[in-house]
Amino acid sequence: MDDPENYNNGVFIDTQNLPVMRLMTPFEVDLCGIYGRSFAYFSLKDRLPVILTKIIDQLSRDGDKIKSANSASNEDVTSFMQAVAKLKNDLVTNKRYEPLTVDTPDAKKWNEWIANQEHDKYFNNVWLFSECYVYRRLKEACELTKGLADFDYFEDQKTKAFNENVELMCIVADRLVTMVQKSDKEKRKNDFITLLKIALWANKADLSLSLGDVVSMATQDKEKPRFEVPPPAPTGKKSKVKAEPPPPAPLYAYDLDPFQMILENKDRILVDDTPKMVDQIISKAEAMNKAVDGNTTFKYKCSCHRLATLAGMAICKEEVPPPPAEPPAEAVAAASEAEKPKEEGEKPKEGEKPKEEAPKQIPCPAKMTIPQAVMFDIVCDNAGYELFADLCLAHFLIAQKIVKKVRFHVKNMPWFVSDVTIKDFSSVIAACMNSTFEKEIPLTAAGAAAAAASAPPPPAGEEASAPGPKILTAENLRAVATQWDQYFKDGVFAVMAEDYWTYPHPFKDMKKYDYNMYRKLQYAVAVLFKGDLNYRKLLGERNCNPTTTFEHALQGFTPAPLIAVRTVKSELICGLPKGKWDQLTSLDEKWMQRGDYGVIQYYPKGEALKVADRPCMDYCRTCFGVICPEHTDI
Ligand SMILES: O=P(O)(O)OC[C@@]1(O)O[C@H](CO)[C@@H](O)[C@@H]1O
Repeated sequence: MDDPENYNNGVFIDTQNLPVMRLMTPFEVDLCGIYGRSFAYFSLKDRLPVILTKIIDQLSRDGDKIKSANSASNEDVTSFMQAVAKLKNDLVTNKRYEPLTVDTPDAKKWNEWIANQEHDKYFNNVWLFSECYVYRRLKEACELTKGLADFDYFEDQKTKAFNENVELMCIVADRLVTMVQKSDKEKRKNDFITLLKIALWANKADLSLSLGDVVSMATQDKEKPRFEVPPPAPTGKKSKVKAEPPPPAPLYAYDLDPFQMILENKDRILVDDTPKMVDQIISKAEAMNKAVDGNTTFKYKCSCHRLATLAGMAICKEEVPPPPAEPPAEAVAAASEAEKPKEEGEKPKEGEKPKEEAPKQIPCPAKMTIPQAVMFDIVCDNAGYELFADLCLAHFLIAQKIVKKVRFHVKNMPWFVSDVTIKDFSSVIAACMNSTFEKEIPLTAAGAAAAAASAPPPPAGEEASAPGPKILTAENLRAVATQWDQYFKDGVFAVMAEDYWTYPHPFKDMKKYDYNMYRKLQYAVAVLFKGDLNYRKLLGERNCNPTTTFEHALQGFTPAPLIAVRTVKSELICGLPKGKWDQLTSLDEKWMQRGDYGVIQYYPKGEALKVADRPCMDYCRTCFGVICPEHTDI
């Protein structure tokens, strides 16, 4: 009989052909495939190969459909399939990384990074690098064909997953319409927290974890016990705090009610910073709003040439239009006067021509220390129901006038199966706008009892009629999505697909690899990082001691106040009370792999935005060091 020590998650720990040890990841080391009892090993050995096999299966099954949808040839499909099969073989046999051969700016960077890795094999290197490399190679396999360059090999799975979760979206949309109306401080705070928790549990719907199988949050919930171990009792001596009563029974028999889920999973949020965080963000946003309104300094003359000289960079030699004359001081004062909102009823005097609007002055981004508007950033994770939940939160922040703009950061290529791309962003909004979902939802026994108790007595001699079901429709879902579409058109919602999100680097290295990305984040009142992959990057893919503070675990990555909202789907965590990790691990060694627990963590102190010591992000692209281009995304 095989030694059970040789198995992890039912997967054989191959110490013969792979460089692995029969260990869980020790503390204070990077996650890596060499630890045979780790989720990293299991993912590289089993999960990723299955994801790749499913792409090959899809191509052989739906090749004709894919060809006609992409105007691709047989040759394109065959070459893509062969590349995926080779990639899978390279991975499972732990080959050295191969340089990318496609001629794109990011591929050049990748090749430098590959050349600089101390370990250049899949199982030997940091898990994050290897995993991102696999997804980048997948994209390259498409880029190298003529017809499949834009093919999203995960699109079908994302669409199916969206369709599976429409009922949940209708339930949330019905509540959202009440949350976006004028409300008092306390309600606003509670609604903010509720939407953060909806966004947290929506992170359970993740197709890379389910190996691309469609995740219906509801069936996931019904088919297996939601949690394989009961929530642990509080650590330490007997608690003096009285046990709270269980949440009230649901009134309607939804497949799954996301609001009920919040109540039931209360103890599954291992770190919950929401109460202090929400107050701080609201006050910070108010202060920032005042600073933005009071900012009448327009330093529009670009200083990029000067900063490039200081940073030892080449001066941009593009042919450029002559610089505009420096405006006289009075003109600047007049322009700032013109920017001030007119008092109600203030009209041009009779006979006076309406003043022409002063030309919009765009501050040089390298000089800006105050953003142009109060913005909240969401670094998105999965499409489908999770993106829907993020949009609900964004809608609330705008409607409650907490911020003026929300920037969504998404991936620029198909990533980790279900991650949001720009195309997914539009299709999720469109699908919500066009949903015709309708379903009769019966009352539960508790609901029937409550309805009967509150019903007026029947007229004398008549019997009380049985309380009825309700019809859940997509009416409010369509309405909120129509508003999102408008926000998007008006620039209130902005979608950005920066390269950094598909780099293999942890966030602590963002300043080094992409200074301008870091700077862009600095304009936000807070940046919300969604999901497990972003969490791994926040913690530098390092298995820190679980009691390490969030601040310490961030290793200096503090562009703005940061929020991490993540269900636990990989073996690293910080900010836990002493003893909690041991307690959970002793009950179930794999508690960190299923997304059954979550954290909402907050770090309040962003690095102050100073005048940059190097040119703006568009230097040599649209900015030639003379006048500033229009920056719509900052
Ligand atoms: O980022 P997400 O969608 O929350 O989770 C991504 C994930 O499923 O994929 C990674 C392994 O492939 C793990 O970090 C995690 O389990």
